[in-house]
Amino acid sequence: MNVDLFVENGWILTMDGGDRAWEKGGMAVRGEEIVAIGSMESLSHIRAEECINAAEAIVLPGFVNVHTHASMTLFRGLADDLPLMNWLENHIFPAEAKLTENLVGLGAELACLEMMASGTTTFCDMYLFENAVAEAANRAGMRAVVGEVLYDFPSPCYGPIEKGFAHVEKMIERWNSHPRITVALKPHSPYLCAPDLLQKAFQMARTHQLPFVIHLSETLAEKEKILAAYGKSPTAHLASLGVLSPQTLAAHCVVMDGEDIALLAETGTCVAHNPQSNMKLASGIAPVPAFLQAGIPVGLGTDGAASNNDLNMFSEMRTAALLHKVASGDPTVMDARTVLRMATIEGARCLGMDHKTGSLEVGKQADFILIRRNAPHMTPMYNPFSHVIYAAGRNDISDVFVAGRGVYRNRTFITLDAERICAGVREAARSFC
Ligand SMILES: CSC[C@H]1O[C@@H](n2cnc3c(O)ncnc32)[C@H](O)[C@@H]1O
Ligand SMILES: [Zn+2]
Repeated sequence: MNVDLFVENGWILTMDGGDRAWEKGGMAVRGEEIVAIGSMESLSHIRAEECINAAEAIVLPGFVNVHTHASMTLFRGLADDLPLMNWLENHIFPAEAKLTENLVGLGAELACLEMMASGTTTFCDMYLFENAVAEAANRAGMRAVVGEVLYDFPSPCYGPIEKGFAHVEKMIERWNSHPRITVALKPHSPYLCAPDLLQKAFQMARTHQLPFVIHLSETLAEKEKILAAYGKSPTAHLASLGVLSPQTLAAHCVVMDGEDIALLAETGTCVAHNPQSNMKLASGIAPVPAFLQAGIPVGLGTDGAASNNDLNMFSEMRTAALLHKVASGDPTVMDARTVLRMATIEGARCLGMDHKTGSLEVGKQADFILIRRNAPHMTPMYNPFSHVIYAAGRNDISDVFVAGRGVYRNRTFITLDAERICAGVREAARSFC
């Protein structure tokens, strides 16, 4: 069998339904797709243009970051140690008033550099001037689900909300047939979006079969606001509007009671868990073990770099694993395998992309990463799941492939000019302080 690329002798964790893994495994790629995977003995018939020696590496599907505001890398460290509303209203919104499409594109390029170098191959993003984010992701060679944020006040991008829907329609037309960029409908939250905006956005998502992504129940202040306005919890409010569904991805879901959890489960709604952002803004702890028990699909997200302050899925995974242990007093919750599934295949499921990415299987896109395992902090290795969650870090990533193309090889960026981008952001940052 002739192929373009053969990854040989790696410790392969497929993250597929059967959790198949090989200590000495191989994976063959032709074009964008995985065409064979298994033990090295089973792949002796493979003849490849290029071989990658993965003898000292763990081979994994690329991480799926299900909730980002990529261009907020521009505001990394601008305002720390504040609660959500104070942080947003007094620091972030004034800085965002100075944004242009070019600046959003630059911030997104910086985010792509950081995400690629830490093993993320797919991200789901909500922001202003989101076409610029889509273009940055495309230049980087990454996979992205992009969405212009919709809310009930004028946007610097499209103006009044009526124009927002026309803008999103144009985005859908523009990116519709792109192999790696998908558009989604992204109303900000129940507190910044009136019921008719939410229903119209959901209808559009339904018509085009696209994800519907929204911030939900992030803080107690949000819950009180929605209770006062509609007499329901934020989750019950969305349920009554008919916008909870398997297409719906709700970010945060921190302040949730048993009824809210039952509503998410009954409607098939997915959750984006952002533990570091929730901890930094002191929003609280999302009841993720209860979500999993109820059968709710949960993916992992970093949120923006202004509330985290990085886009590093390794630290997000380790935080998720540790936080829920200490919160529940039960060290068996959120074991390493469960957390790694959230960062890969479950994240892909939340984006409706599990037929394409999130696991290493024949017929899926070749979105994969190599984690080197020869450093002292990775030695010895009894269990690769344990090492990925509790020992490894982003500096252990050596190679990242998206759709069969190396976007980061031997710790070097292939698709973007890191020096130019970092210099551009340093210069741009002068106008925000
Ligand atoms: C999400 S893009 C639109 C808008 O949302 C702001 N934002 C960033 N992080 C959060 C968060 O955790 N909750 C709510 N809103 C957030 C962002 O700064 C943009 O203005
Ligand atoms: Zn967010």
